[in-house]
Amino acid sequence: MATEVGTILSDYSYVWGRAMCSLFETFNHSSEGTLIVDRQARVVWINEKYAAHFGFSDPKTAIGLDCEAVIPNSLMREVVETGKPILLDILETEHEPFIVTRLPLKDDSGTTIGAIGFALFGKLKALTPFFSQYSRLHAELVGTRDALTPRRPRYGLSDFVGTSPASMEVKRLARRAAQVDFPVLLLGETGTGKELIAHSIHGASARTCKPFVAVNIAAIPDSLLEVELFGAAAGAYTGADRKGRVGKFELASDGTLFLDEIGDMPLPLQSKLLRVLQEKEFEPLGSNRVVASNARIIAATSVALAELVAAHRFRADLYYRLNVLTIRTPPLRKRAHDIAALSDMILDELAANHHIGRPELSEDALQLLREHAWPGNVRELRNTLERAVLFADRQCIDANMLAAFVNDIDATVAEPEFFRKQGEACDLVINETSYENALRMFEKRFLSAALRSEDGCVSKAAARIGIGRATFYKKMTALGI
Ligand SMILES: Nc1ncnc2c1ncn2[C@@H]1O[C@H](COP(=O)(O)OP(=O)(O)OP(=O)(O)O)[C@@H](O)[C@H]1O
Repeated sequence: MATEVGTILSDYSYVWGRAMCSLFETFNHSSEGTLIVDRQARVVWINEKYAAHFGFSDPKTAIGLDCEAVIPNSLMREVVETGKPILLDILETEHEPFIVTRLPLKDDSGTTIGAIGFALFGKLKALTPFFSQYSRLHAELVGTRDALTPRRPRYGLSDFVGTSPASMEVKRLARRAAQVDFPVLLLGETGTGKELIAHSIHGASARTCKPFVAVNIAAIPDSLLEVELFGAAAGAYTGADRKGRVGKFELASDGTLFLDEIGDMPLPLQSKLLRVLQEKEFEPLGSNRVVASNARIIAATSVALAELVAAHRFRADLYYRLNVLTIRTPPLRKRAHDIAALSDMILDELAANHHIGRPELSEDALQLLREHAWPGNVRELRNTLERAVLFADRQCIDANMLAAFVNDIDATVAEPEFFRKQGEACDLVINETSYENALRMFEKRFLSAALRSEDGCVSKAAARIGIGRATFYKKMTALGI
């Protein structure tokens, strides 16, 4: 029997003929319909099922008619005229759409003598799970690509402006940190460039082509932090996203994870972080899956971590693990020498971003900037210059013009003094600004003063005035502190 089949299948033209027949029989039998047209696109053959679908109870009554008279929207004429197949298409019909394929019919010399069409599939709804699965996977792919795109480092070391000895030391240590693969601890007040340095270290390191992922721990409520960092299995928590979530540790794998305001990390999570640093793996919330993470940690804080350790609010073993390579970003008031270069850089950027002529600062304006305390450091300097540039209608900004923008943050927290100090300025505010602006100004002064009173430490400043640190951060961003 096997030899018989083998003999038959060795006959080349027989096999070809059989294949053609089987192909036609299978399509004709299993599909929703078959149609054959001649060189003029007139129907020469149609099966019963397909004819019935278009209202011809007897298929013979459709023979000889133009294909479009039988099947509105038919493209069989195009196939006959071009001799080219339309392998996959959707044919809209009065009842339901069909997935169709249309092939030219050729004679032995290769001349197109007609066309044959099959309606392969009619129940498009049955394909919905397939399409939604495809769409979901596609959306996930796009989302992941988007999520990874901005994770490239935004800054390089040359973006860290400053030639004061303190700034040069920061750059030297950052270069050193880029050459090794240990954790880095960045210490410094808010706005002193810790994130900029973290980006630069990553950008100059061997991990530069891998993701850079930043998390501001102080800005995320404690209850969401574990999921944010370590991810969660589907249905593991009752948040809006029940589908499960990939955590930042996994996203940063092989790259760099920048943990800003590490001092705000709750103690239970500190243990989990320590374990990742030691064992290079972790379990997402509610999952038995062990995820490997080789992310390099760069942590930053504006609080004195050693004090938190002494107060048992930060694990000593984690502190020692993180404190391998420490870089201190100095406050702006301690490197007044850098203010001219920083202001130059900021004014260049402002001119380019706002499409205005490059503003200049007079010498007395620069002196004013050098004498200011800058509780919000470089971020605050940028914001002050931006407002001065946008409000001043002259190319050269002098100390007089600048004073209005610098002074409005020159307040202390002591209440009676605050009001007494503002006594003369009050009229000025009422004359020149709206109620809303005045409130903003007050809020900005108040938060800046709180920050300054706590040496630029956001957590302490927030605690001192009785608001959450996440709220404090939001307000800082909104008010440009
Ligand atoms: N030395 C510097 N040269 C140029 N730009 C700087 C410098 N230091 C800070 N900046 C700029 O100041 C702004 C704040 O810097 P960055 O976010 O890095 O500070 P940070 O210390 O991480 O602040 P926070 O603790 O509030 O997160 C950014 O726009 C940054 O580019």
